[in-house]
Order: sequence, then structure tokens, then C-alpha cells
Amino acid sequence: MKRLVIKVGTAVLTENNNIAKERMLNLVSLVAELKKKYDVVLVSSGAVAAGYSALKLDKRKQIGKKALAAAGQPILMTSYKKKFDIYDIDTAQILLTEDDFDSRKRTKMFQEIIDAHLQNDILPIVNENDITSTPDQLFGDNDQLSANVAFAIGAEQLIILSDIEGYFDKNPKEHADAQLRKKVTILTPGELLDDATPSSFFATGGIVTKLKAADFVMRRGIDMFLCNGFDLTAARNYLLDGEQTSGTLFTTE
Ligand SMILES: Nc1ncnc2c1ncn2[C@@H]1O[C@H](COP(=O)(O)OP(=O)(O)O)[C@@H](O)[C@H]1O
Ligand SMILES: N[C@@H](CCC(=O)OP(=O)(O)O)C(=O)O
Repeated sequence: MKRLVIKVGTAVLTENNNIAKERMLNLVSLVAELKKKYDVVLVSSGAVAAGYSALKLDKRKQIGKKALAAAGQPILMTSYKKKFDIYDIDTAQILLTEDDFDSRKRTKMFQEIIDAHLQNDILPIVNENDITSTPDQLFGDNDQLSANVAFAIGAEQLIILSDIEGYFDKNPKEHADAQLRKKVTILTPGELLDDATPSSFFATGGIVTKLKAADFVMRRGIDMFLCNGFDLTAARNYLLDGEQTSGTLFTTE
């Protein structure tokens, strides 16, 4: 079966700093459908936000995102497990840092584990290992991590679900007249250099890291589809019916 990497961001998975259960359930239901047609790897953010909402902390105290992620990651995985159990789908956690892509030996280790999961119908759920990642490392955001994972495991497509319909000619949150770009074949150096514009404290990348992810995969012959993760209709139409009703397709074709 063709391999597919789906990345879901904090913006979609959380609501008022809590895990957005309904949205997670909708995502899980889509993944269950997709698993009949593709070998799926899920890359999920949400650990930091989950830690923040779960800890009985004085919210004015700053313990740092890494400490929050350490608390939130098991909560995130438990939430997924409960929902994937409904569909009788086994899940496994894969935590990666940039170091895992640095040497062939290390990359091979997680490639083999993901291969074993996919061959045995287990859904790998990947997140960055926030605890051991250092600030100067490449990722720090799951957009670029998911692009690297897509390449490493030989995926045909990368799907990024976010809180917007796709890539617009300007930030749609600030410009009511922003126009959706349905197909992008070239990204200019200027587009890849813009400042990060994450939509919440817990999100990391904003649009720029999504564009960097697109640039990375396009150079390697992998398509990327950026679409709305609140309403999964566009993702469903594109992945199950091969029809682009919304979203942005980044492709060299
Ligand atoms: N040109 C643009 N097109 C789409 N989104 C943009 C653009 N410029 C800035 N953004 C912002 O990027 C945000 C998505 O990034 P982010 O908050 O990191 O989401 P996620 O948590 O899904 O990774 C959007 O909510 C939007 O405000
Ligand atoms: N590893 C972090 C994810 C940070 C991140 O990339 O967030 P996002 O930009 O929302 O995809 C977490 O699980 O909270």
C-alpha cells in the first residue's frame, strides 16, 4: 500500500488549552478510513498544550514547554489510544529529534520500527522528543519533522492539517480579502524566510514551517497537501476520492 504521513497541529487538537476531543475523534475516524487504502503514519503535536491543561499547576508559574511536554505526551497518547480502540486500531509512540536523521545508522533504527508497525497494522504516532531537542536543532516544529519522516519512510504524500483552509497570498487571520492558493509548484526564497506566525502560545511553526516542509518534500518528489483540520471534508475528498475541493496542493507536477 502507498504510504501517507498526516501531521496535525496544536491549533486543531486543542481548544481553550484542552485537548479538543471532538476534533480528535473526527481525525481518528478519518485515519481509520484511510488505513483501508494507505499505510498511515500520524505526526501529532499537542503534548505541550495537554501538559499545560492537565497539571495542577499555578498557571502563572512558568515551568517551560519541555516540562509541559513531558507531562502532556502520555496524556496525548492515552487520548489517542482510547479513540483508536473504538476502531480496533493499535497505536505506538515514536519520539524523534533531529539527531535521529543525522546518521544513516540512527535513521535506519526508526525506519525499521515504523516498517514493523506498518507491516503489522499498527499506527505509529510520531512527535518530536521535546525533552531532548535543543533549541539550535533543525526541528522545534512538527511541520519539518513530518516532512523528514515522510521522506525517510518513503511516503508518497504528506498531509498537513491546520486551522486554515490552506496557503493564502497573505495571512487570512489578518486580511479578510486573502485568496487561497490551490496549487503551488514553486516557493520563492522570500516565502521561506518570513517570520513564524503560530496561532497560539502552544503552536510553534506558523505558515513558514509549513512552507519549509513543502519545499523539503517537493524537492524529493513528494506532494504535500495543506488543508483544514477542523472540517476534514477537503482532506477526505482529496485522499479518498482524489478530488481537490479546497486546500493547497504543493507539487512539482
Ligand atoms: N499566508 C498564510 N496562509 C495561511 N496561514 C497563514 C499565512 N500567514 C500566516 N498564517 C498563520 O499560520 C497559522 C497556522 O500555523 P500554526 O498556528 O503553527 O498551526 P498548527 O498548530 O496547525 O501548526 C494560521 O492560523 C495563520 O494565522
Ligand atoms: N512537540 C510539540 C509540537 C510543537 C509544534 O510543532 O506545534 P505545531 O506548530 O502546532 O505543530 C507538542 O507536542 O506540543
